Parts: sequence; structure tokens; C-alpha cells
Amino acid sequence: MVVITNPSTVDQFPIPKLHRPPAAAAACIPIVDLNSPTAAAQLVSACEELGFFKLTNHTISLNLMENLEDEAVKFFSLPLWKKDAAGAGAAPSGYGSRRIGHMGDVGWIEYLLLQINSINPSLSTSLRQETIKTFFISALNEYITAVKKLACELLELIAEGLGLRPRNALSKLLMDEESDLILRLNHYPSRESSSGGVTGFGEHTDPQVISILRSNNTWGLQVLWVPVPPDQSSFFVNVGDSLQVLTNGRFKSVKHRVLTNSLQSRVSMIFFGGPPLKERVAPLPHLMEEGEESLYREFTWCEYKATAYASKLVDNRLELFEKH
Ligand SMILES: C=C1C[C@]23C[C@@]1(O)CC[C@H]2[C@@]12CC[C@H](O)[C@@](C)(C(=O)O1)[C@H]2[C@@H]3C(=O)O
Ligand SMILES: O=C(O)CCC(=O)C(=O)O
Ligand SMILES: [Fe+2]
Repeated sequence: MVVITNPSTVDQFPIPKLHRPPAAAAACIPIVDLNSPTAAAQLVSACEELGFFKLTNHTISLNLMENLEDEAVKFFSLPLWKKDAAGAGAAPSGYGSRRIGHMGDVGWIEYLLLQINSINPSLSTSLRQETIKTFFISALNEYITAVKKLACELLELIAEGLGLRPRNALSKLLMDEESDLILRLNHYPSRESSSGGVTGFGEHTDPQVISILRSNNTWGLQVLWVPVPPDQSSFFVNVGDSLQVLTNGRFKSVKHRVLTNSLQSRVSMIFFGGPPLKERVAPLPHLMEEGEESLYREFTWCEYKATAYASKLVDNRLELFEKH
């Protein structure tokens, strides 16, 4: 199953020492219970304090998540030439291995990036290859429909918690038929424990509005270098750069990364919700106090995305748009 054959150019580092035992690490990650009557307030606090939280009691079944995970595992087990036929290089979507983006980032990872086209049911023309279509189509469609609905529910609850009117002030950015939505399937192959840890996905923030991650039960994700205990039946949600701007810095787009140091492979699936390309990304007037000024200069999602995709993972992309 492992297709990555040359780890020598991937950053090696000593096995990270946990400064806190896993139980304490878990205590640092806010948990939002979607069933709770105070869910809206919990969401706002988590987005303000860390920009990242674990979401429990959502309505997406484990079975639906596992169906897509199973298809992803089958896909990643295919010979390289078949995976490459899905669109090698992942530009703008398709299969990629080791290289992340176009600015020289590498990681111990292979992945499938899928641009989701809302006009044409749920999958874009990026699914160029029949193999993927046959493997994935039904599991993907089901998952995408469910996770997009969840993203919109969260954004509506967040709007409620912030006292924003109308309630769809944020979710409409993802509901638009031209919204820029991406689904990413990541596979971090297992490694011999004796060979130390490596970077799976280098530190970065996500450029979009919201990211919703589900992984199997393998460790690896770190938020501000706190290891996040995996939980295959929950989602992990993070604020993206665009939501930080929409809230004029009140919500935090948090740095995260994946370190792989495991005998078990990690499979994650992440939904990235972005606005239509022509959408202006600016602080929502209803959230601004009297006399408060935007921390950012005006830009569209198209401009921001172009800048983001021309930057390295570690770069602080928002800084380029801050007013000084
Ligand atoms: C190095 C890069 C990969 C990335 C585009 C970028 O130039 C900087 C942002 C990266 C990121 C992080 C979140 C998502 O995984 C992603 C798809 C995105 O929208 O921005 C990736 C980009 C990618 O893998 O192409
Ligand atoms: O695969 C993961 O667990 C996280 C990956 C990630 O942060 C990303 O794809 O943007
Ligand atoms: Fe990310």
C-alpha cells in the first residue's frame, strides 16, 4: 500500500516528546456538543479562544464516514500509475504524493484533492478517471452532502451565537452555487517506529472559511503543537483565514500540522468551505463595534486564494492583507 519510497528528503526530526500526557493534551482541546442547548455559545468561545474544537453529537453516522474511508483506503492501495491517472500533481485537483502545493513543500503523505462543484451535483469534473468514479461516487456524494450540510449548520449556529442577522450571513457563502468547496483525502503511510518521526503535513493555516476534519483512530494532528487525540466518530473543526477576516480577528485561524510517527497509517478526510471566487472577504458590518476599523484591506476570495496558493505552507498569508 505504501507508495512513498524516498523519505530522505522529508524533514526528519526526533520523536516529539509530549510535554503533557495524552489525557492532559485532550483537556486543551475544546469540545462542542452539538446537542447542547448552549452549542451556539460553545462554538463562539471555541472559535475565539483556539479556533479549533472537537465536535460531538453531530448527526453524521460512523457508517457514512467509514464507507468513504474504506473507498479511500482502496484507492490508495492501487498501483501508482492508476492513482496518477486521477490527475497527477493535484493541480488544481487530483492525486498527489509527497509534494504539497507548488512551492516546494513535501510531506510523508499521499492525497486526493477534489474540487466540489455545486452546480453539477456534488462532484466536479476533476474526477477525470473512471476508476475513481466507480470507486468513490456514491460514498463521496453521500459524505459531501452530509458534511456540507453540517458546515452550514455550524455557521448558522455561530451566526446565532454572535447575534448576526440574517442567520445565514455566513452559511450563504457555502450555499452559493459558485462556492469554492474542496474535499481532501489524506493518507499518511505507516512507518517503522525506530526510524523517528517525520512531517506528514507541515504547519499551516487553512485559507478558507471553515475546515471539517474526520480521521481514523491514528494520532498525528497537532494544533499549536498540542497533539489532538484522534476520535473516529467525531469531527475536528477549524476556523480558516477567511473566517478570521469576516470576524475582524475575533476568531482565530489556528496553525496546525501532522507529524507521523506511527506503525498505523492515518487516513483523514477534510472538507474546506470557501466562498465564491468573486466574493469580497471583509469584516461583517454587524460585528463591528462603533468606530472599529477593519484590520485588513479589501480583497476577494479569488485574490486571497491566488496569494495563498503562491505561498509556502508555513507562510503567514493573512499578514500580506493586514493594514499596518
Ligand atoms: C503549500 C500549499 C498547499 C496549499 C496551497 C499552498 O500554497 C498554501 C495553502 C495550502 C492549503 C492548506 C489547506 C488545504 O489543505 C489546501 C487544499 C488549501 O486550500 O490550502 C492546501 C493547498 C494545497 O494542498 O494545494
Ligand atoms: O490530514 C490531516 O489530519 C490534516 C491535514 C490538513 O491540515 C490539511 O489538509 O489542510
Ligand atoms: Fe489544514
